[in-house]
Amino acid sequence: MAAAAARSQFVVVGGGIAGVTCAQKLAVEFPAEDIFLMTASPVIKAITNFKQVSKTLEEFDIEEQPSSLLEKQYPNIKVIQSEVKRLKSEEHKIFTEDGKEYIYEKLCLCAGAKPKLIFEGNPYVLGIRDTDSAEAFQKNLAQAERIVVVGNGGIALELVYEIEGCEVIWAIKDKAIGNTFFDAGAAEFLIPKLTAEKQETAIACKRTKYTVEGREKKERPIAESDKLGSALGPDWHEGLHLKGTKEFSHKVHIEILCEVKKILLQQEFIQLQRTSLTFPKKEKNVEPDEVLWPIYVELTNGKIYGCNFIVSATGVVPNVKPFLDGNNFSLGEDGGLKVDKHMHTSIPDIYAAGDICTASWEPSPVWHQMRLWTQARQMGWYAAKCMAADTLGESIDLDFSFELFAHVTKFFNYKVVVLGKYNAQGLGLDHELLLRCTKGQEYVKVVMQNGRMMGAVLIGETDLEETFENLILNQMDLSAYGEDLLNPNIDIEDYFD
Ligand SMILES: Cc1cc2nc3c(=O)[nH]c(=O)nc-3n(C[C@H](O)[C@H](O)[C@H](O)COP(=O)(O)OP(=O)(O)OC[C@H]3O[C@@H](n4cnc5c(N)ncnc54)[C@H](O)[C@@H]3O)c2cc1C
Ligand SMILES: NC(=O)C1=CN([C@@H]2O[C@H](COP(=O)(O)OP(=O)(O)OC[C@H]3O[C@@H](n4cnc5c(N)ncnc54)[C@H](OP(=O)(O)O)[C@@H]3O)[C@@H](O)[C@H]2O)C=CC1
Repeated sequence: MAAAAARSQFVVVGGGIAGVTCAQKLAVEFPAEDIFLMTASPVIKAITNFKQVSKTLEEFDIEEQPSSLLEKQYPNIKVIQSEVKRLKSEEHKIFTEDGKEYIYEKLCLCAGAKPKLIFEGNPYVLGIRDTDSAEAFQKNLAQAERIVVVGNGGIALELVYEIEGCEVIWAIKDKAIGNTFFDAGAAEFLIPKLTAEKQETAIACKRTKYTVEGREKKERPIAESDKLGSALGPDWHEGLHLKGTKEFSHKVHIEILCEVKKILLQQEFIQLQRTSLTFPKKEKNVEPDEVLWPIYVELTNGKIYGCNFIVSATGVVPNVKPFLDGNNFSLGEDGGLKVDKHMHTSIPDIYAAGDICTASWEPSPVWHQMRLWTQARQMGWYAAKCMAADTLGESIDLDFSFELFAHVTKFFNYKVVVLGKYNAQGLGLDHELLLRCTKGQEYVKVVMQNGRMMGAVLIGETDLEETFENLILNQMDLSAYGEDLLNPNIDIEDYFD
């Protein structure tokens, strides 16, 4: 006879930041209930040293921990380490890889996302998502002389700066680097850092910090390589030695306005060279190759580069397949589970948070979703609050953290703060930009619309984030200040605080 299904009022799927935060909050709200946290990975991600540094900017450390530690800290959380294979939402049932069944009253799906790889399945194309894929990347890099990085977002920006001793061909679709965070002006400000020798000391910066519990002690449980691990986060590369076989620091060549058309094996490349009369010419500033490479990348601009392997840093796709197949979830354009302003999916009693979901409520004019560590935490926490409110029949307002988009991070060893509609996203042509830039030191851009501040990019130690956060939140009419808003001789902080 099959074992009876275990029951819990609250089940959370996913041991990343969204799932763990959700389970923790539920455990505190309902101390008499068992909270089931199901995860495919043997380790969970936990936030430590959380600090609210301003109204919307937050600072915390991340630790990869054994699940036993979470159960010790929260005795009513039961971690079930088994991949969820199937959901039968009409029966409120979950089926795990180890053959067990679980019945939930309320379920929160926090299964994250996975890299959206170009040429998926090609063994020379690597993605970076979790600790295991990062370690696999490091191992390959240690043998490499040249790699091609494709993509222009967060991971690519971090990689091209961090990699040493290996030539990098960076292929981007856009005209300027870092399209997900910057405009061409900010990109121009950052570029010299790619050609300079790398500074040894990292700047102190208010940002989240990623640590792996026990990495130094070599105690971290090793996830099986086909298991779905949690996403890495800030400073993920700190513990890794990202070095190729050469002795130089940076050697980055950027190919703009192109994508990868084809990947050729060495044999295919040789064949192409023999047969093609119109064989594409090499880029002038790339050394003629004396060696044969394991793989060749043909770009849409006609150039071909040989390399050891390719990193596809081309975004993520929410983890909804295959375990949610057969349920009729409404999906967003990006493939995420659509959630309303109470983190409900389209199926009763099922909530979602973090990278797996697509925020589908009418957002504040200065907030948008981005798949980031901070939003995973905020959504996990708020989803638990919504589950609690629904259970207790209470009403709940959208959390304040969704009032303003705020992200603090570090690129090219600069502190970077992005606020609101920092790239004038969705503002059309009806906006103006104010700029202040001191080469090598700071880059400040604000986005104004009808005299109101709608967004800002702050690179360097500007100390302007709290003031600008307030100005965006209170939508004060700043028309009278004109360009003086960024006048370095005016102490703007005293003015507006
Ligand atoms: C290299 C890298 C660098 C990054 N850097 C930053 C940064 O500097 N700042 C920032 O804000 N964000 C950064 N991010 C993004 C950030 O890491 C993610 O947005 C965030 O971690 C998402 O959290 P999550 O809990 O939604 O998903 P995840 O962390 O992906 O967790 C998903 C969890 O679900 C589990 N799971 C998946 N499928 C199943 C299943 N079928 N059954 C059971 N369990 C399942 C997984 O094992 C995992 O535990 C980075 C991401 C990467 C990859
Ligand atoms: N410091 C931080 O805050 C960091 C955050 N992250 C987060 O981790 C997640 C994964 O990072 P990442 O993979 O860099 O994803 P991102 O979404 O940040 O960037 C993906 C990039 O790849 C481009 N792209 C998409 N498809 C193709 C294609 N077929 N060919 C060429 N380029 C393509 C995108 O262009 P387009 O936008 O035009 O589609 C975009 O420039 C993201 O959510 C990111 O925000 C990661 C690292 C650091």
